[in-house]
Amino acid sequence: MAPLTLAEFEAVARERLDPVHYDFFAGGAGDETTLRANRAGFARLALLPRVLRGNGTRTTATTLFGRDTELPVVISPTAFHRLAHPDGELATARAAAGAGVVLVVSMAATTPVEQIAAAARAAAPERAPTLWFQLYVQPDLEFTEHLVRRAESAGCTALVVTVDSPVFGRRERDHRNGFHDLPAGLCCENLREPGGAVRRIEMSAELSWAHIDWLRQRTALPIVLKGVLHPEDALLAVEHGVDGLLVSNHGGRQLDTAPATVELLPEIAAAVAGRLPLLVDGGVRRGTDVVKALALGASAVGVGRPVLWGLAAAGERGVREVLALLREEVDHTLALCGAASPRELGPDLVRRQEGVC
Ligand SMILES: Cc1cc2nc3c(=O)[nH]c(=O)nc-3n(C[C@H](O)[C@H](O)[C@H](O)COP(=O)(O)O)c2cc1C
Ligand SMILES: CC(C)CC(=O)C(=O)O
Repeated sequence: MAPLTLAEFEAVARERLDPVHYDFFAGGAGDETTLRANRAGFARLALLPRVLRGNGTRTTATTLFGRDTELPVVISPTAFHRLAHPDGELATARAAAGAGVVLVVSMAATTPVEQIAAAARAAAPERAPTLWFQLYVQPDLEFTEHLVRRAESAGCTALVVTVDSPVFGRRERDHRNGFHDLPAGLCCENLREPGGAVRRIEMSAELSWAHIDWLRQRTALPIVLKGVLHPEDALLAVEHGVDGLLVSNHGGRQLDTAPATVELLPEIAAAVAGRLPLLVDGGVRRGTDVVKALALGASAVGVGRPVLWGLAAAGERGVREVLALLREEVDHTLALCGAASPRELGPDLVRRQEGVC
């Protein structure tokens, strides 16, 4: 039977994947405390529904940076889709475009951004699919600028700059499994030099707000900072002229014991006070999770692993089904909460329940 939930997609994917690759996708840093906390954070929140709201006509659609999207869900950037399925990022892009959902292309994609964009356009020519590009600012700024130009030329409409990785997280499953490199034939195609050589992604603890200022001066695209967790950093982001925040702990893969993202959302929303749109990712597995995050101030949520599970289970069709399930669940939850659209959700619909997880 077809998987009925995102959790069931994970079970199917797990059966299909090489266990080493499953561990790379599923795993987190250290004791995986943050990985678990992301789910527990959502479980601790209850939804308090309104009744008799006449919300028979509903929409899950919204706008992000001036562009329409069918769902307040974006596909968070994840590396190495061709480890999950031979069609890799092309399959993900087609499914996202068909569903009218934003795909954030990882800088560590195993397919060049130009080909991903072409696949998305061909899959949904009528609706100009939305792609954003995720960037790890490289110490070689000339190369970083070259990547930004590639993303712009490919038609990406926002840059998602990941700032939670001054060093690489300690992923102990990968250490145990000896997984340090992509298998022969696969590489990070966006890091290919004009001459053909492929660079390695460099994490740099030298990065500072000056790099964000540098980037701000070099692109007109909206800049979304991914991995901001501290409310003071959210305020600095406003000062430095970024356009949005993706509140993220990298799916528990960077600093272990960082808090669950959904728990931080109210504090960050209070700090930015509507000056920037907020997105949040980490542990979103149900339509109810999406609705909780929106109620607490997010404009949209990101999903990482569930898309990889759909891709591993059944390629493009699997990703389509994962997105369709989320859409159905979001609509169903809106119906039961008495809301006609994501815009009608507010913090009054959420209660924190101590001791539940
Ligand atoms: C296998 C894997 C690869 C990832 N690769 C990237 C990446 O290349 N760039 C990035 O900014 N975040 C990356 N992330 C983090 C995701 O963008 C996202 O923050 C996280 O997966 C959200 O949590 P979730 O998987 O529980 O939905 C990766 C996550 C996973 C699981
Ligand atoms: C290859 C890595 C840079 C991708 C990543 O961010 C991750 O695995 O979490």
